[in-house]
Formats: sequence, C-alpha cells, structure tokens
Amino acid sequence: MSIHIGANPGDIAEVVLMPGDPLRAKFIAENYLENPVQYNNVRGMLGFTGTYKGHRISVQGSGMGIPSIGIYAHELITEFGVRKLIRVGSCGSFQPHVKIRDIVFAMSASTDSSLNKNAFRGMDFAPTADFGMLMKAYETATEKGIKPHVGNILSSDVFYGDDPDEWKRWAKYGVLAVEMETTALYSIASKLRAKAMTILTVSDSLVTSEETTSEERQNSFTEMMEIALEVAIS
Ligand SMILES: O=P(O)(O)O[C@H]1O[C@H](CO)[C@@H](O)[C@H]1O
Ligand SMILES: O=c1cc[nH]c(=O)[nH]1
Repeated sequence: MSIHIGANPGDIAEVVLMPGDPLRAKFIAENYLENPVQYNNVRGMLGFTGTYKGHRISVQGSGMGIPSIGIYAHELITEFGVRKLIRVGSCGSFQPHVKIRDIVFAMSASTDSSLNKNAFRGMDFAPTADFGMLMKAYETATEKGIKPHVGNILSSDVFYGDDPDEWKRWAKYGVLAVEMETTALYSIASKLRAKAMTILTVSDSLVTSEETTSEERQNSFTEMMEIALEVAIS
C-alpha cells in the first residue's frame, strides 16, 4: 500500500493504462478487461486489474495535471513495480488538420510547467515517448485504418488561461494539441527507467471552438483505448 494507492503488493500489473478521468478507467475495465478487480478507491482515484487477451493489465486514473499524474506514476513504478505506462487522455487541437475525435500520439511533450526547469536548474530536458511503444501504437493504428497525428504536444499547467491567443505561440511551432500530464509522465518514466507513451483523442479544438461533452470524453474515445491495449500487451 502506498500513500495514494490502496493496493497490496502484486495487485497491480506491470503494464498500466492511465486515463485522467477515474470514470474512464472504470469504463475501460468494464468494457475491455476480463474479470476486473478494483484495487483502489483512495480519493476516488479508481484502479482496476484484469486480463486482456490473456495478459494481465491494470487501469489507473491519474487525475488532472502534472502534480496528480506525478504522484500516481511515481508510486506505481517505485512501490508496485510497474514497467510500462500508457496515458489515454483527451486534448485540445492547435492545428486545423487535427480534427475533433482524431488520434494523437505524443512523440514529445513541451510544457509551460517548471517541473523540469526546477529539476535541471533552469536547463531544458526533452521528455519523449518510448520508441518501441510509439512504433507499436503506429502499427496498430495503421492496421485499424486509423491515421494518427504523431508529434509534439503541450502539457500545460493552465486550463483556463488569461490570454486567449497564448496557444498560437505553440501552434506556430507545429505543436499538435494541448493536455495537462504527459511531460511529467515521460520525465518520471525516464528517471525511473520505466517506459511510457501517451495516446490522446481530440476532445475540442482551439482552432474551430468545437467541443465534445464530458460524457463523450468519459465513455466514447474507444479507438485510443483499443490501440493502448494492443501496446500494453506487446
Ligand atoms: O481527459 P484527461 O485524460 O483527463 O486529459 C485532459 O483532460 C483534462 C482537462 O479537461 C486534463 O487532465 C487533460 O490532460
Ligand atoms: O487540457 C486540455 C484537455 C482537453 N482540451 C483542452 O483544451 N485542454
């Protein structure tokens, strides 16, 4: 048992899917895992372990933002022996060609957070996805007839910012979309010698102002879940 995860040693698989929303974790467990067992309810941050195509897989809600996923990723790796972490999240598009419900693979994650600036005394660390996982995700998407966008994303500390045009600074440099966790996930996985990647579904567009509902964000982004499960068992 760790401070934030009320599981016993061995309750959590070596591979964990991590949606921000704990109810998305429940949806994945109930719809894709065989014999799912809930191992965590501390702070309502649901975690489940079951099997997918015969492989043991866990799904753990990460909460929103860098501090929250930082806590769960750290405890999963250091206290429960997790080796592979796959974030399955929602994001807002920065580019006209990245449309609502499209899939984005985060090859790298820029940030406005000071997490790594603090850790590296003002110097820049480049948080990147595990190449093998990224390649498997790309192959799986291609087999399914899905064309993912692969590239740099922004992990922001701010959801409701002051400047409505701030995102354009990142868009100008080709950043695909914004979410709030990946830079921490990739950095922590690198430090602790685990493997990580993020798969996102576009839930809204800063370009067109289109949006999906919270219910859709919880339950309907199934293509990214299915790609993530194939990466998990590879
Ligand atoms: O849908 P999730 O995985 O929570 O991801 C995105 O949604 C939340 C903001 O609505 C942030 O956590 C952001 O990263
Ligand atoms: O962090 C996020 C997630 C989804 N959509 C956004 O605009 N921001």
